Amino acid sequence: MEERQVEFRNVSFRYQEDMPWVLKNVNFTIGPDEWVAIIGHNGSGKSTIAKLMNGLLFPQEGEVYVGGTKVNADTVWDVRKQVGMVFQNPDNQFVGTTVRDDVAFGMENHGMPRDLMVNRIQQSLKAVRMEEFERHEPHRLSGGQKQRIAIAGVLAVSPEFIILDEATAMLDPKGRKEIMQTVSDVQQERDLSLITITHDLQEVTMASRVIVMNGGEIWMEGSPRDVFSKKDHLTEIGLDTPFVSKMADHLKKEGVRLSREPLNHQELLEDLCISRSTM
Ligand SMILES: Nc1ncnc2c1ncn2[C@@H]1O[C@H](COP(=O)(O)OP(=O)(O)OP(=O)(O)O)[C@@H](O)[C@H]1O
Repeated sequence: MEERQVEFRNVSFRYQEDMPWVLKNVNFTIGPDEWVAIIGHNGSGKSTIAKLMNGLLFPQEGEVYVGGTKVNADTVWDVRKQVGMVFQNPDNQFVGTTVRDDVAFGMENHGMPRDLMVNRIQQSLKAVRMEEFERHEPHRLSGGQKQRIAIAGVLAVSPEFIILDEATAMLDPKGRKEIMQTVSDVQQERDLSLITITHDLQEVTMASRVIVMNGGEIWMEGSPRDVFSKKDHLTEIGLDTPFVSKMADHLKKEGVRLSREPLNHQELLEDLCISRSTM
């Protein structure tokens, strides 16, 4: 098995024996350097997948492997070193009185030596462009800055996989954009695999692959372009498509020829220019 991957093998999960299954026979693999977005309606099982990935939960059926190691009670601490998680509400993720303490918290939990920690704190804060905030009090920061600190704390442990579970949901559009740009830069610089759980369709277009969940099962899977071009399949389960994708549909109905499913305004504009120049 590939060392640097997360694999779900026939995974089924329910929170209690007398409750319905929340995940049903889920299979997927996330490889090195991939950016996978998991989307789906409320309650479709996305956060449960995230929690199974870093051993906050264990499956009743099937297996979860992280970096070739089966996730169970014996391996969970090792697994958590490899899989960092950032949640929706940054305020719930702060424990220290300074930014520095917060970034150090995960490393302390994993028993890292102190001299290594000092370096890592600085490197991680630099990666999220917050180095000048090291001595600040976390509760005085903006929502976007707090999320960056949470990401720095995860980076400091040097994971191979980072899961962002609706990590931008509480931010304004500018804050979202900044966080996603930071995450995208960090992913490329550090060769990480990224898993983003989101309802933000613009965020989804940044991923290399999308997994669509429906009722605890994988409904469809593919590149953002593939997934968003199958609009009927998405609307069947009540999911929306990005604005630019809808716009493209209207234009096609008006007879405008487009060469591909556009993922952003730039791509749509390029196609429109080509189509105009060939008229
Ligand atoms: N701790 C829990 N105990 C019992 N049931 C739970 C628990 N957490 C989640 N569930 C149930 O499991 C199902 C899947 O929840 P999950 O949080 O994985 O969905 P989600 O796709 O992340 O939803 P959302 O988009 O609303 O965050 C839901 O029906 C939810 O009610």
